[in-house]
Amino acid sequence: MNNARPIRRALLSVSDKTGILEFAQALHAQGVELLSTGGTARLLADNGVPVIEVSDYTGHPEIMDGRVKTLHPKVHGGILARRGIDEIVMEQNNIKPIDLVAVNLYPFAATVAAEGCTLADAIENIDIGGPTMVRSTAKNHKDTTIIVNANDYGRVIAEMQANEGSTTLETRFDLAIAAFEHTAAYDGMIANYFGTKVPAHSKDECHEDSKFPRTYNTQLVKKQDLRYGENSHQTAAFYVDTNLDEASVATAVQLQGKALSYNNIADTDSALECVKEFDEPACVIVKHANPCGVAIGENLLEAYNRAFQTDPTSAFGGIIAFNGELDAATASAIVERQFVEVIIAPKVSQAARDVVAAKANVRLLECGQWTSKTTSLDYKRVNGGLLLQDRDQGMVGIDDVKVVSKRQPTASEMKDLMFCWKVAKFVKSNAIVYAKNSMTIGVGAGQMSRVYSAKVAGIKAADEGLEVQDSVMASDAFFPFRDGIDAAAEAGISCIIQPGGSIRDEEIIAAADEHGMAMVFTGMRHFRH
Ligand SMILES: NC(=O)c1ncn([C@@H]2O[C@H](COP(=O)(O)O)[C@@H](O)[C@H]2O)c1NC=O
Repeated sequence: MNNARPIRRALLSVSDKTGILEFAQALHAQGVELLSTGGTARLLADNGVPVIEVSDYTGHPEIMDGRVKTLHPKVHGGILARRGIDEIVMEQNNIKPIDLVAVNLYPFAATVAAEGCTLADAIENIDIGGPTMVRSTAKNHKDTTIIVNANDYGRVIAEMQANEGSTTLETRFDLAIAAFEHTAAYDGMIANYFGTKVPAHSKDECHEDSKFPRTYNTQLVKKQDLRYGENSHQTAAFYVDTNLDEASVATAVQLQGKALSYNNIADTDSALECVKEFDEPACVIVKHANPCGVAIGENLLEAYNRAFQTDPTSAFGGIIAFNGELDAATASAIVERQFVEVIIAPKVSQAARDVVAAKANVRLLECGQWTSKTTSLDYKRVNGGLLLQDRDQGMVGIDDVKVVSKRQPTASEMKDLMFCWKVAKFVKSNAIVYAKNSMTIGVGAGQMSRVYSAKVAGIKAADEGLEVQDSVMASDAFFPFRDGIDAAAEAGISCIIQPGGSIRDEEIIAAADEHGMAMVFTGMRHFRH
């Protein structure tokens, strides 16, 4: 192995001391000389591991409360020296080669996330010497080994044990990539923090100016390469935010089936986020990012059977999401009845897995139970830019809505209105949804005028033989004209839920009253583009 590099001297300097003692002991057992900064050195020495303090090695004390500890030519020369080229310079400057560096940085993220963090606290938690060593070592990975993650201690020790105390170039290169990713994320966090602030000149503080920083720095990690993008002539990959652990398509585990495609992932996200809105057993079937059938049932099987009934034509090749454990009966109903691309549920029983296994291509995903809603931002790509906004986590409850019509909705109509409203939130604008008995009757999505979305919902219901009479209707935004209300009445709609807020609201309420309809205002719009 001519690319193997023996580890004879290591520098350990870590804020998070998890596993460092065991790592140091293992290095020592392999005859490695250890250098270390104040706190880390103390921990090792207290536990009987021979260690040289960096300040003793450099002949320079740590100064300015640790602001300067390792920023010294004897440290960086020892790391950056090109083996086989810089030996004379090293000798002239009394520099010893440092072959391995293990560093983790001051906890900037945890510091700024803590209640009451001041600008001064944040500044003191910007690590300078650590990232400098990380970058030096990663740059010189041809000869040196960098570790920024305690999970890699064991791997390096194992490799040294197997290779007479050396690491391989493959490992050093891989660790160097991890190191540059780590410093990029760290500096990104710092830039985001400062990029949202303006200084207060009167005191050592600053104020939040905007939650959106001057530059938006984020790190997404590649989860998988995809066979192609939205279309087969586009290449694609799936990147995920590893800081979020909320159950999502990003965290889901694929239990079986063909590899997920770009469109599968996008549609699964739509289906899963929609089904999360419901507390009772629910099923959402999505085609091309729109729900084509949503229903609640006594159990998931009933929910699926009813959701399928909305639009069996569109459900063919759909993506199906559940909000409870997928059982064998529901899984059988799906695979026996229809071609399905993806099934996702928080949990999948073994019996359900066995059922789906008969259809080897079906992608079966388990995402875990969600507890809270994510606070992550929502992105939308445009050519040359990115739109950022808060995720639409708004949802009104029965107590938040206002009945504006003369007629009050009955209790069961109100239940349907709330159900229908939740579905409308996940239908592309202009969104019109018809529903009855907690089941969608017709979905009109993505039309350029609201009245046409209503027409589409009616056509779909008629084509699938569903009775619109006495259904409720949800509209994701207000009605600009009364024609939408008149058309709904004509179709047999008994109640409407919509945000309200049009300059013609009075006219629209009067139209509802004329038709004897109940109308409810939510005061909240749910455009989805
Ligand atoms: N200033 C320096 O020269 C310096 N060198 C290393 N550090 C950091 O000091 C920490 C370890 O300190 P200690 O071993 O004293 O607990 C590590 O997070 C390391 O990244 C430094 N601290 C901050 O920049």
